[in-house]
Amino acid sequence: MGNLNKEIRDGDHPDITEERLKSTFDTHKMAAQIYNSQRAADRRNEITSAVLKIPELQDIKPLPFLSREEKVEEAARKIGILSEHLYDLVNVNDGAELYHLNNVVIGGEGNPLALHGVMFIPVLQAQATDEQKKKWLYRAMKREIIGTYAQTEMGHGSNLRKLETTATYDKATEEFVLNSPTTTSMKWWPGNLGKSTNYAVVVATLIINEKDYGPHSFMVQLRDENTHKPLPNIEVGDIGPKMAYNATDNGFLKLNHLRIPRTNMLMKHVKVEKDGTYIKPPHAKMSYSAMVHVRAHMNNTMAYFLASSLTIAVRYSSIRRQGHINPKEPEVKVLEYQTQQHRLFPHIARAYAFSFAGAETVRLYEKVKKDMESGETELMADLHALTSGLKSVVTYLTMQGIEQARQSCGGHGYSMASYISEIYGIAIGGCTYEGENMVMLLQLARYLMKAAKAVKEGKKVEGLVGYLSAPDNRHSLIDRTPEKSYDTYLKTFEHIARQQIFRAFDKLEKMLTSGLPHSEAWNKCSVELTRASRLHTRLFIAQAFARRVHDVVDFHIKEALDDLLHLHLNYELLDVASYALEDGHLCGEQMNFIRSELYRSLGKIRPNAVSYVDAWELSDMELRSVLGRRDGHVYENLYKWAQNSSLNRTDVLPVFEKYLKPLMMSARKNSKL
Ligand SMILES: CCCCCCCCCC/C=C\CCCCCC(=O)SCCNC(=O)CCNC(=O)[C@H](O)C(C)(C)COP(=O)(O)OP(=O)(O)OC[C@H]1O[C@@H](n2cnc3c(N)ncnc32)[C@H](O)[C@@H]1OP(=O)(O)O
Ligand SMILES: Cc1cc2nc3c(=O)[nH]c(=O)nc-3n(C[C@H](O)[C@H](O)[C@H](O)COP(=O)(O)OP(=O)(O)OC[C@H]3O[C@@H](n4cnc5c(N)ncnc54)[C@H](O)[C@@H]3O)c2cc1C
Repeated sequence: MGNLNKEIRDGDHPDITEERLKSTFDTHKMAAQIYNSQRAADRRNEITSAVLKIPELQDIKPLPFLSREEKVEEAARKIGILSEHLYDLVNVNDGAELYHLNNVVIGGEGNPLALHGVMFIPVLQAQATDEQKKKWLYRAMKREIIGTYAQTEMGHGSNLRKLETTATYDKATEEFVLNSPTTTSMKWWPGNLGKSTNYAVVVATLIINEKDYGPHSFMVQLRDENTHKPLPNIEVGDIGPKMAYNATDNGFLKLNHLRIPRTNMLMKHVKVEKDGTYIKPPHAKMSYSAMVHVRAHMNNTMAYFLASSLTIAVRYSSIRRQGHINPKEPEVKVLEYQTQQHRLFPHIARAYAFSFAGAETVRLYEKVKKDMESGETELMADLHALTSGLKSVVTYLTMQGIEQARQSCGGHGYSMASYISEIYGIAIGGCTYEGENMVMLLQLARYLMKAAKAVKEGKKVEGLVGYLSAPDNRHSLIDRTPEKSYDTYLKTFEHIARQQIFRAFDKLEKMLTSGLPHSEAWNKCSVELTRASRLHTRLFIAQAFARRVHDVVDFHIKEALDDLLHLHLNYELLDVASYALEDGHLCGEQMNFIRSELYRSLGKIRPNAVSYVDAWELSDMELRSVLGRRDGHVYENLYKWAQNSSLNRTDVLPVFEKYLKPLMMSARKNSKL
């Protein structure tokens, strides 16, 4: 039998090989769990190997040494070369293969086609009529045109009903007049809007006969297809550097009474007829489909960002030696410290959990998307509730995990050589885009409050909120039953979420009966409401993890996932235990049990730590991290990496003659006086 950890190679750092030899499971079989099939895991590696054989697709130098202009150019250069090889490298109809190709070749900092693939094409697929698809979608898929999704404005992002860009129907000419009447009405933020795209789906407030019909989607050509010059009545540009994600030209757009044909409104579900008659869609929020598309996929992208940072941190922690546990023995790998394990391992478990919850979410999304094709909208509310909660909780916990990974690398974590700070900057954008986290938690809370009301009225609720009408134990059975079952943990999570949902509900009801208007009462309860949403979502994540472990057949993989799940349940429960202590559902003795199970779990995970992160099969090319190198040879490569610094081109910088020398000379002169 070969090595179970598939990353072992001759010449690797002995400390990292030692870790890999301890693996109790086949890392490539584990990759099949993470990427949802063995075939998908194989394809990732095949794509990476093929890319490595194409010299023009390699980074010209480490990305942190590029200026913003060079980053934009480098991403565009690679997109050009990728287009030539695309059909040889991937199945272009497979989103996961395309996403992987992007991560390996270009990375997370963006590229000119980022929003084209993530939102422009999906919005046309979901909202364009067949005729419109012929006109734009097929051209977009062949990349004859490049588009984006332009919704957010300088003054409004969260509250779509107050978008100031107007699309006023002119019956006489059968046109819409698109206008940005104020500075704050300018579109501001859309990815690739600034310089790359020549088309955009613009979301504007529809006005017919002076009546406001709310946000609707319109196809707008922004630039000449040959010269790329902005068309008349259009002002467009880049919004400037951001915290990260700087290979992407997030942009602004000002429309000055721009006229577009009536047929440029995306009309698959909603219509404006020639005479201005408005025909409602089957569901009022069908036009929000592009946002739901991204939200549904964000769990997996966040899991990927988190796993990338942890791969870097755990590999580095296995070659970094500092200090002693036993003073008579050599310095230990920092991974031996319990604090280091506690800092990293629970986040490894979360990365797996997000990936499993993500797979379930994408399945539901695909079903709803198919239903919507035929006008069936029953599950839209469930999907909106689920994706709103998950996008908020998963992005927030990912942020925490990446920052812990950075700190766990000590000083070198702060260097861009770790690349963790870039991953952090890219990932935390997710807390804001596709709906600011608080706003989306409050969307889920609306759904939860409706369910709570139904239960209070004696109705049975099912599905994602079914546990609200299920029987509850007054006291948790954790450590109270002979058999060790995850059910006792999941029931405790259910209890906590249920209690908080009803606490928020009762508070809201009390305020409403005291006569407070609904929106004011809602605002006064909103912290409690967001707590309810978080607890409900964390329950879902834990359940999704347990469902996956339950379904795994391979004994060694099941055992390894079982260890991670055990860690996850104990760690997460400790994190929210105050809710269960408050009403005596858990007692001090049970808390001690949970804590000792957590510490035991850390020890159990330790031998497999490197293998759990290796199983994500993230190549050096896609990690772009000196600390996270597969071979563990960090130090000599840190030194090589620093040679790229433009400050090292000469021994003496011009600033010496200009500023430092006069400063020192004058100081010396003064001290002689
Ligand atoms: C393999 C594929 C790869 C995919 C990869 C993904 C990669 C991700 C990484 C990419 C990296 C970078 C890309 C970055 C992209 C970022 C793009 C953007 O940010 S686009 C802009 C996003 N903007 C927002 O998200 C705005 C947030 N605001 C809203 O969504 C809405 O304003 C609101 C939902 C908060 C409120 O809407 P409003 O119309 O005002 O709602 P009402 O109050 O009238 O009604 C509430 C009512 O409607 C229901 N609702 C709302 N939305 C939906 C929905 N989508 N589906 C179903 N139902 C919905 C809601 O539940 C309420 O129902 P009630 O019954 O009344 O409670
Ligand atoms: C990297 C990145 C990429 C983006 N890409 C795109 C894109 O391609 N296309 C596009 O159209 N947009 C894009 N956006 C914009 C993004 O979708 C919005 O910034 C986001 O939806 C948040 O809206 P906002 O900026 O209006 O925040 P605001 O709503 O102004 O948020 C400010 C604060 O107000 C709070 N708040 C607002 N409303 C409420 C409420 N009702 N209840 C309680 N609290 C509230 C928020 O919680 C937050 O704390 C992008 C943004 C980023 C950062």
